[in-house]
Amino acid sequence: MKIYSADQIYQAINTTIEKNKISSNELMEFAGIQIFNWFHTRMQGAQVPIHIYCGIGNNGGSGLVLGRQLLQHGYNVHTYVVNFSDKRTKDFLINYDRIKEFKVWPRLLSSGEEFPEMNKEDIIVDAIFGIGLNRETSDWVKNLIKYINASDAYTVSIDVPSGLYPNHAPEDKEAVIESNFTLTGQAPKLSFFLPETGIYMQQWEALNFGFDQEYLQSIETEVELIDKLEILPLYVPREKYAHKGIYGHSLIVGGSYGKIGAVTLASSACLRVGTGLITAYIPKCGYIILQTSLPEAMVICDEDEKNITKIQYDIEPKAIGIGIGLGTDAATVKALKAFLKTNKAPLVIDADALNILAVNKTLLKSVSKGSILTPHPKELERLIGKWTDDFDKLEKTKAFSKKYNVVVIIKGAHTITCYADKLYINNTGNPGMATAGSGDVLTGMLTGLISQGYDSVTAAILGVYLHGKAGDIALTGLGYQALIASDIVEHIGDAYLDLFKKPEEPKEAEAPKEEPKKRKATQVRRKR
Ligand SMILES: NC(=O)C1=CN([C@@H]2O[C@H](COP(=O)(O)OP(=O)(O)OC[C@H]3O[C@@H](n4cnc5c(N)ncnc54)[C@H](OP(=O)(O)O)[C@@H]3O)[C@@H](O)[C@H]2O)[C@H](O)CC1
Ligand SMILES: [K+]
Repeated sequence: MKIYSADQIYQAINTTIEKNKISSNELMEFAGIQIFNWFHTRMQGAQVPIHIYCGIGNNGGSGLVLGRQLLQHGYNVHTYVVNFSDKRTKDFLINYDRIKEFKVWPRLLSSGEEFPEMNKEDIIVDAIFGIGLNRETSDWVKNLIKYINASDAYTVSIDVPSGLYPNHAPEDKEAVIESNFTLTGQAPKLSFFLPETGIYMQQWEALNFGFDQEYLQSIETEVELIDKLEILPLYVPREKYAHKGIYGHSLIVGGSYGKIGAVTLASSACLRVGTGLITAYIPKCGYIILQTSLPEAMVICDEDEKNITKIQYDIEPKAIGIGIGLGTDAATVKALKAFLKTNKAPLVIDADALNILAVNKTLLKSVSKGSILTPHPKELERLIGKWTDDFDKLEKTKAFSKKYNVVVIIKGAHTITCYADKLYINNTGNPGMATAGSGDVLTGMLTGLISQGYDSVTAAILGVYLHGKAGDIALTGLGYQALIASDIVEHIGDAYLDLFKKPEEPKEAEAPKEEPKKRKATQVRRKR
């Protein structure tokens, strides 16, 4: 799914208006009706008080359309205009006049006003700011946002939780609406998936706001949300007359005394993801362990008992996973330096190999073409330096990826694969996977996918997806706390099989039973 920038959304709105010869208010009406339908399907006439907070722009305008539709269908609606600026957009004004036909005028809230009474059982609609927020809000608006959050009432945000910027983190972390459900226009926004901004929302759903589909499909977006639909075209099925040679020989280089398990996890994950052959390059102390725990893996040992001191082998690996459990012993650093100077095979560089690169940045130039780096945020900071916020982190990572021509996988709740100017946001995985060895498993899977012939960007997107999906399937019957890295390995096969499961038919929302009588404007009385 394409994730559009604010400018692209505005462009889509203008294109839709020009191309379909409609007014922006007709577009806003259409969007407002989609939002109304979402409520109506779920509320079916329930008289729960609904408090709609409308900004003075088009986010607010959409809120007023919703308010009028709800009033028309007999809902218990209170609308407020959050008067944070004396400007008014044209479409706001049109809908402000139209809702006044109901004699229930929106209450104007300005600084110093008493905030409306609300109960925790009420419903709040946040239509204060959408993607147009472009500067810090004044204190009284911040207080209103904090007041809304403190109400604990179920809060639905239109388009984005108010207080979130499209391209940087909020200055005041308290002054953002905590949204239970965000109804966003056409597609989710980048802020929904970043650690600093995704925390303000629980669920989101993209509604069709009527933007021109042809235009939306035609534009290249920098960011893409990756789910099963995007993965299916990337997966290459196996031919019938296959033999292990065509699925490549993977090499996993890592381990040190007491950390051999990392290599076992990576090697088994590499096999499970489908590599043809696998060799583990480890210090001598791991020989018996590996040969016993993973008979499918071949082993080459370093001459040293406890650490990797010289990386030398007589095989031709198609891909090499390096760094897991490696340690940063001086001899290991020396070995990695020498290895990088001569190696040509694509690498998956993880854990201590990343930390060694971070301390010896000149080595980055010798990283082979088509390599993937898999830092968690701390390791990333050692590589690219400090960032001001998650958006800046992505800018710096893109620059790093371009400078060294490497794929960078930023691990996190929504793992992001970055290559040059493209960002692929993963949508599988769960908090149970923040467990020892989960990264080792991913390294093994990425290595095994490159060995099978996937290019490094595809291997990264597919590997991250399968890793998360395996973790999601493993979760059933385990729960977050009990999930361990080996469970992820065991469910890699299920993640592949899940690719071909028919997605459950989305439950058709039942049409509301009795259509509450449409009341004429004059019938709705202003609440005493
Ligand atoms: N037909 C359509 O246009 C549709 C629009 N949709 C919804 O519209 C919003 C985007 O609307 P927009 O009016 O561009 O912006 P917002 O409503 O998000 O913000 C209101 C304006 O407020 C000003 N602003 C921004 N930050 C502040 C601040 N901190 N303090 C005061 N004022 C602020 C800014 O205008 P300026 O000229 O003052 O800069 C904003 O424009 C979108 O999110 C959708 O919800 C629908 O998609 C339907 C179709
Ligand atoms: K909003």
